[in-house]
Amino acid sequence: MAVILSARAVSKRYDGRRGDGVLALDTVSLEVRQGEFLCLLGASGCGKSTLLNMFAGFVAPTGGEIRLREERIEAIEPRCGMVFQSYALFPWKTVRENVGFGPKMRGCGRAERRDIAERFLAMVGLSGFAEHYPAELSGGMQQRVTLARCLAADPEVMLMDEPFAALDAMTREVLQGELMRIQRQSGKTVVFVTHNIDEALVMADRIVVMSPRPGRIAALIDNDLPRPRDIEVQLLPAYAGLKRRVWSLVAGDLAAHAA
Ligand SMILES: Nc1ncnc2c1ncn2[C@@H]1O[C@H](COP(=O)(O)OP(=O)(O)OP(=O)(O)O)[C@@H](O)[C@H]1O
Repeated sequence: MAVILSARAVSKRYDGRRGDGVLALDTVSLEVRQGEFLCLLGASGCGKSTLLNMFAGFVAPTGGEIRLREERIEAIEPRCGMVFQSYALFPWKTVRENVGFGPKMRGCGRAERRDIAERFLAMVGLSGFAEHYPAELSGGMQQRVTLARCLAADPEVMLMDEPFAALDAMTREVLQGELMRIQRQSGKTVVFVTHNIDEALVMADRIVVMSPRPGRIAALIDNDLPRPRDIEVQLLPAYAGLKRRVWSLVAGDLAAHAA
């Protein structure tokens, strides 16, 4: 499978205000394959968000480089769309206007924006809510709008930073299923940050387990669990085996973080 995005020996040092800098990432190399669902998993502080923000061009590495195909990313990269945990919708715009924002920036006219918004709102199960404002929707619905807005902007890669972390467990499971279906249908490449092992096991094609201080890749795991990954898959012995393996990789870091 072709490589779409790569981190080549990237490091990131944040300078502390008291001269106590943090090495958030230490010479991390990673290749993201076109069309895959890749999860970055690890305890708090291991540099998952930093790496994701580098892929988006929000954060510049202090060493190494990030490439989208063969092009070096040196500024905010519109071909990499970001979905955050907080819904980050424009509160003064309707759902339709929020979803149509990317197409508007691309120069699409009103009728085309309307069509695009309708298509992606249908995809996330929100047909009929186009005239609502974000504040009139539940958290889960707002995150669906965010997903539709990201898809409507038609990025080559969707970068997702714990997008479901603020949702209740049931809504979270429903949206995980929706995202998997949409990703399969659209063929989009997804890089998804989580510290939830089950979320990574259910969603990912490959899991990058990261370790903190300094942030490094501890393991890169192929997730061969069968699809569709419905609730049944979590009852398989293979699921328990993989979960145990991933848990053993992150358990020490979690204990250190809790201490
Ligand atoms: N803007 C910043 N300035 C200074 N230090 C930072 C900054 N952003 C992150 N860090 C530090 O870099 C390290 C990695 O942070 P990062 O947010 O990338 O980790 P993470 O794995 O995404 O954590 P979490 O799961 O808690 O979000 C942490 O020690 C953090 O305190």
